[in-house]
Amino acid sequence: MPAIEPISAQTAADKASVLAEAMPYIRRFYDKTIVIKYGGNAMIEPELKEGFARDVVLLKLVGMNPVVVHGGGPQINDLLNRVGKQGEFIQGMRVTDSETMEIVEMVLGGLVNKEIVSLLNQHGGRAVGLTGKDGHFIRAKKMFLKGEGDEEQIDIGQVGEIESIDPELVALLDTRDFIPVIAPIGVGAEGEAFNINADLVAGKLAEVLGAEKLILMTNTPGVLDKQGQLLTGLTPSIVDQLVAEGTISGGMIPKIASALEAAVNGVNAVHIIDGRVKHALLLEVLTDHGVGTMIKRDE
Ligand SMILES: Nc1ncnc2c1ncn2[C@@H]1O[C@H](COP(=O)(O)OP(=O)(O)O)[C@@H](O)[C@H]1O
Ligand SMILES: CC(=O)N[C@@H](CCC(=O)OP(=O)(O)O)C(=O)O
Repeated sequence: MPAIEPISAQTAADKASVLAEAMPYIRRFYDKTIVIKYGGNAMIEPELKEGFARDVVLLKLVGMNPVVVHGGGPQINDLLNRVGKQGEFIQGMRVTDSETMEIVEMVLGGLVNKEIVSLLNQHGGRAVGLTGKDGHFIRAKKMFLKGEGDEEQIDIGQVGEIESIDPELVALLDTRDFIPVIAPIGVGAEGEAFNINADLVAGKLAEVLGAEKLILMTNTPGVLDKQGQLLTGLTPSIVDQLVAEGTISGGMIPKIASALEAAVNGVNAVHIIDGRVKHALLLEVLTDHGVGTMIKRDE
């Protein structure tokens, strides 16, 4: 047994009250599905990654069904740079030629996915890694972006738009106490791979699983206004305005679009939170202190 360090009565009382605060949340979310998007920007520091893995396993141990969807944008950029290529993004989406697609599959389906699976398993979870190619559970078709004119379309290569997600495989893993860890790769009609933005996969998956919560973990405190102040609550009409005036840009565009869709389509609670804060996930799920931005339907 490790030696037990003495703590003051005050510290002990503080710790006990935090544990007691968690109780109603544990009861409320027992057996409920929580989809967690773990952004590539939030998975840079080893200590934070360990903390994330511990938090997810804890949620599973207290009876919730966490489902992890991960990104890996910066990790893809690193490997692209090593082969002498530069990552290029339009409206928050990576321009994906066939060589880039090979690297995307290697990084998302291989390196990043297996690292998260392994971390969760080291911390006592039973994690299983999947891409949309497994059981062909994420079907996709080529996505085009809207250009300036009404008719104009921008071709960004092998980027996918989600056609459907079959919830069966993930639900089956949940019922057998596994933690699904999903890389955002879809499969087309010919069996070809598509690169899909991870926020979009997380949002759609939350919808089809009938998830109670969708948590998007990123590298900002949440959605910020023009002055850089945190916006704690957002509705579709405010978001439209923020996008139109350019306050929301880059990677935040697909993130907020996915969050809104999920909120409108029945996911009760959708949050964008700061993955750089230690134990951000536990704070969000198990305490009274909501962190980040909550996205709600218009009243
Ligand atoms: N209004 C905004 N509030 C917060 N972040 C914003 C906003 N507009 C654009 N961003 C950018 O969006 C980024 C988050 O998206 P992204 O880089 O795709 O992260 P992730 O890898 O977590 O998906 C932030 O780091 C920030 O640079
Ligand atoms: C089409 C598209 O942009 N796909 C993303 C997929 C990874 C991702 O979404 O990663 P983050 O969550 O870390 O940003 C990409 O290639 O970067």
